[in-house]
Amino acid sequence: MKKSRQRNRRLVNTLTTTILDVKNLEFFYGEKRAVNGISMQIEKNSITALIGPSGCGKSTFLRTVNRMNDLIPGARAEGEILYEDINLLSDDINVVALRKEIGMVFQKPNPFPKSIYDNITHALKYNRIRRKAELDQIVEESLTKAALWEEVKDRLHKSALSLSGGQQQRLCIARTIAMKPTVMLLDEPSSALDPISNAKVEELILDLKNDYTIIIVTHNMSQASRISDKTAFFFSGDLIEYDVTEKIFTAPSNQKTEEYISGRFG
Ligand SMILES: Nc1ncnc2c1ncn2[C@@H]1O[C@H](COP(=O)(O)OP(=O)(O)OP(=O)(O)O)[C@@H](O)[C@H]1O
Repeated sequence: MKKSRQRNRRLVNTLTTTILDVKNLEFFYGEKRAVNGISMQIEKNSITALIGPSGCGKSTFLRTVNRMNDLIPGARAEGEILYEDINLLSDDINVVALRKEIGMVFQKPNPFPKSIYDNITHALKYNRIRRKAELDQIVEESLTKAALWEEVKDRLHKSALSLSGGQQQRLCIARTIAMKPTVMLLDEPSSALDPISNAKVEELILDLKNDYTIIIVTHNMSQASRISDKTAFFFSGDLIEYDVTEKIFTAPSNQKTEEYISGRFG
């Protein structure tokens, strides 16, 4: 009896948990439908790569998850994105709270023209965290998790704009981490970086998986295959194939996927 309970516990621990359950998601810019009824489940503490040719709806999908598209006039989403049984597309969602929980990092590093320290603490102060000791601790923790602390600890009050592109992008990741998100949405986070900075950001993303769920849009096939657990191939607003990354890159089920990953279009 005791043994079977132990075995069960081990089984439960190895099973994955869905953190985001996307059901029949459609997204429209006015009359134009950019996402055509996508359903997929995102697993907790995993890295999911979204791949596909330009204009296929990857960024639209990503930005719908934390409602970044809300600001676009005439844009609307249909379907459901369930996060702990709450539909993130509901009208009554507090989008500010949502974006704290589901943070986003963009293609081009976009630090505020402020000090490194202030970049991290800016949003925290809005969230009523004002005690210096607490702010100091969060700054150190976030920069450490973003693998930047050692490089900047002696210049925290210097402008963030004095950092290299790769450092700026890790600062933007640290800024997101400081909000204690559960999910991080990364939209081509290393495509604007030189190869060394790119490698550092990739290494960081792999590390972050222990604490966060990551969804990353990438045009870089080798990056997707190196870092992601699952890969979703989008084409013309459709989700063509979604599977374990190794399967997508070695034995895809769909011919379009095969043609895309082997570079025959896109
Ligand atoms: N603000 C917008 N207004 C109108 N149409 C848009 C807007 N943003 C995107 N689109 C359209 O929606 C479709 C999907 O675009 P999206 O940016 O999601 O594609 P993507 O796969 O991320 O492309 P890329 O890889 O080039 O970034 C495209 O046809 C695009 O032109």
